[in-house]
Amino acid sequence: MKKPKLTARSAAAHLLDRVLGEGRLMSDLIAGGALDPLAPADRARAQRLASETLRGLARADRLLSRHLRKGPPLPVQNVLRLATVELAQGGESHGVVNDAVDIIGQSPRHANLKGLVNAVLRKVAEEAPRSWNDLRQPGLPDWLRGPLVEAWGKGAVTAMERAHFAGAALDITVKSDPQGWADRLGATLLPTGSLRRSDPGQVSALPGYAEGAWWVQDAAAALPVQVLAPQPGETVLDLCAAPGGKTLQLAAAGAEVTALDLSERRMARVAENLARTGLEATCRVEDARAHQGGPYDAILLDAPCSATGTIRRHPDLPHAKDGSDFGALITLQAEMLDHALTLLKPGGRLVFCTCSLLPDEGECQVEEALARHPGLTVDRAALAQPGIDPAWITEEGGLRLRPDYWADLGGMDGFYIACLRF
Ligand SMILES: C[S@@+](CC[C@H](N)C(=O)[O-])C[C@H]1O[C@@H](n2cnc3c(N)ncnc32)[C@H](O)[C@@H]1O
Repeated sequence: MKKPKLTARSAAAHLLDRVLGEGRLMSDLIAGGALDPLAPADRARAQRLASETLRGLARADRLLSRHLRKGPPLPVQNVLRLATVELAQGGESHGVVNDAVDIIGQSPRHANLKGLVNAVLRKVAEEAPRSWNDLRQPGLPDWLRGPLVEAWGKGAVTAMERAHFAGAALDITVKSDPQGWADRLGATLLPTGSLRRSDPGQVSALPGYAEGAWWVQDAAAALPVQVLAPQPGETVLDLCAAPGGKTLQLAAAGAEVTALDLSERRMARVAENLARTGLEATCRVEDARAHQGGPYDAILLDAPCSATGTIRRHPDLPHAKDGSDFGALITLQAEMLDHALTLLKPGGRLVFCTCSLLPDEGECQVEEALARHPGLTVDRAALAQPGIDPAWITEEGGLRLRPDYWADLGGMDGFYIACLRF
């Protein structure tokens, strides 16, 4: 039998099937080769289509429910959702509807639903563009909304949901000459020194990518290294380094970097990124809790976490996860922090950060570390960096970043950052 043709749209539909059907993360599916048969431009398009559909899922389901008496099987529902979001966003209706019908027609199990898909999408094509913006803003699932409302209040969480729905621009960290690269890339220079380009396009085709003049990194994710302020020649340990955005910043600052990560596959990405940018670091595949090198002048601990601060960029996360693994992550973060503190030179500093919106993975970790380690202090002065709003500084002396901050500039990832010293 002829293999169905993989297109950006059919690949996007498969991604949705696995995120929504199997609870898989899109980044894992892509790293596992899900988009490899596509050309680079189609890979970027498939990922964008799947992400947009996940952001608009609740609205798409609302519109579709008006024309479906009972829910079709998940793969059919996903093709309908994908097409609905494209139509709502001004996609050319003939092409969108025909492609959706073709995808279903190529599925032996669902080809009999071609007529239904065609009929439903013709109605949606008329309705979606005009009613889309009147539909309720999609919200977070209860398992995550509850703890966030408890931490930040209802109004803040609604603002975060607005930021999640709006998605994220392409943020870039440059090795040098930020204003020059902003001009060349048609990007804005943000107050903290990152560049922001509203149209992500195909990243690898942008000027400066191949020669390694810059790398993709959310503006919030660039701040932990600014807070650590690595100096030329200092020994710096980057625990949990992969895929390496912060390793590149440390190396670009002239530090002698040891970059470590548990995952061999993810560590290969660090090596690729170092090679592309012509920067240097000693790379190790190791459990952060077992590392015995040093002592180091400075340590960056970008600990594994719920990643709930990155939902603007990873709209699959609330659908693929349910919070059940967060307790184990919180324990792991505390173990890593305790071990990392033993690797510091006297007078050295450690930046602890997580891309999480949950205080248990940020503010509480630091409060508890201070209670466990007599003499440990929080270095508030380290937070005095360009573009950092003093209102973001927390009671215990860390920095709380949220997706609803910088609303007029297009938001930022959620992060928690604190600089600790004995
Ligand atoms: C938040 S990511 C790091 C992002 C990275 N710092 C960057 O800026 O690109 C967390 C990393 O922790 C790694 N990790 C998880 N458990 C680990 C452990 N026990 N020891 C070392 N690394 C671990 C994961 O493989 C993952 O790459």
